[in-house]
Amino acid sequence: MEIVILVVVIAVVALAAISGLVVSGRKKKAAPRAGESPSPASTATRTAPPAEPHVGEDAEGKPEAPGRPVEDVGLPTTEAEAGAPVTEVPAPAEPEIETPEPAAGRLVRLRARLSRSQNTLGKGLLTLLSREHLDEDTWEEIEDTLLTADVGVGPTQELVERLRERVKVLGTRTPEELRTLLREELLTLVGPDMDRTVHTETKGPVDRPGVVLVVGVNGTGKTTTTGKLARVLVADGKSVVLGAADTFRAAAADQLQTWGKRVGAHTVRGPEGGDPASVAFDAVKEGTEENADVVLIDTAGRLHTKTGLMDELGKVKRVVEKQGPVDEVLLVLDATTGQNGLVQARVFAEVVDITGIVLTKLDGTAKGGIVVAVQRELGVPVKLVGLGEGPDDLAPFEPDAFVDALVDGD
Ligand SMILES: Nc1nc2c(ncn2[C@@H]2O[C@H](COP(=O)(O)OP(=O)(O)OP(=O)(O)O)[C@@H](O)[C@H]2O)c(=O)[nH]1
Repeated sequence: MEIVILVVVIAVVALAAISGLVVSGRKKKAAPRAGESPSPASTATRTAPPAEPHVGEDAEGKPEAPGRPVEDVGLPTTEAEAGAPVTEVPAPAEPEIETPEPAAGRLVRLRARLSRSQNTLGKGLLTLLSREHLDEDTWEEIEDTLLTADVGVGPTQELVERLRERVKVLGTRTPEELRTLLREELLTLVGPDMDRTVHTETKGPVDRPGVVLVVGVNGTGKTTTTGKLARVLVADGKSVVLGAADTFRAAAADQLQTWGKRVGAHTVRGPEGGDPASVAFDAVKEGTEENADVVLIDTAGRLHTKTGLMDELGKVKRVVEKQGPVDEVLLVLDATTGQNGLVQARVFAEVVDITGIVLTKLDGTAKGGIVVAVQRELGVPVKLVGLGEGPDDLAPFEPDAFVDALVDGD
């Protein structure tokens, strides 16, 4: 009996072993050989899941048949080729035209900035004048304060003389009286009656735009000022054409063009290194043809030789004047350069007839006295002041507001 059981067990084990081998052999047959890629048709019709690759198959199997290189694939290059509906690609958008704020309201907003930078002068003078005994030393300190603020020697002496006189007459002084006194004397020095209009209109009934030439040493803020002035004029409802006569730096012309685009003003420019006078001439010509109200011409201001500058600026002016007189020549000076600004002013005044001064970067100096000094030097009024880098930080110069900012600055 035991023998029978043993035989049965052996027979069952042998049977199981044989059937296991057969199944495994079948599986191996069904799996595709490595490197054999199934045809698309067979892939589509086949329902059984693809066989799992076995460990080591990659290394042992045949290398994969070379596929098509990337460049052979021939991807559709456009949507049209790909059969997709054609949609028009929008052209890059032109910068939106801005509406600059009117110049009239600006000084109020900017006054805080002005007074912040100027308070050293006003505060310093009031503190000194409030001393109980105004002895010689104190008057000398007052003088030094004015000189340090770039007021200039002549105007300083005049102011000190008048203050001494009036303080003597006044006798005892209250802070309010001193403030009024200082305010009046500073105002006299700044010149409340000078004509500070920027002449952007032609004189007489002529059919051409007003022409403004903007001159000054590079880096003083000339191009920026030209751009800001264009905004002021546009805000006043005027149409403007810009002339990029600083042809020595393509970047200067680009910068001006960017300013122009923001307010819809067209910029006339020439080739880099081209003749500045010819660009200026073309700008006035185009301005006339376009029926523009004002043409603003930004010039180059390299000061390395006076004769070079004279030749260039003189020529620009002469050439422009073939179409009519220039209505305004604005000299741009950087208020932070102090005495250096005065030297520049002198040189430019010898080259062209300056009719107005723009003092830039007044927000960056406590030396507001340069307003007085430069007007004295040239006998020409400060007409505009730059009070920051913002596009609308150019303000008409108003002596009252300026002196108020000097004296009342906190
Ligand atoms: N804080 C301050 N910065 C100013 C003012 N005006 C101009 N600037 C800055 O001064 C720098 C020089 O200005 P530009 O207009 O490029 O000077 P530019 O005289 O035309 O000189 P080039 O571009 O070299 O021809 C710029 O960074 C301006 O933003 C101002 O009123 N206040």
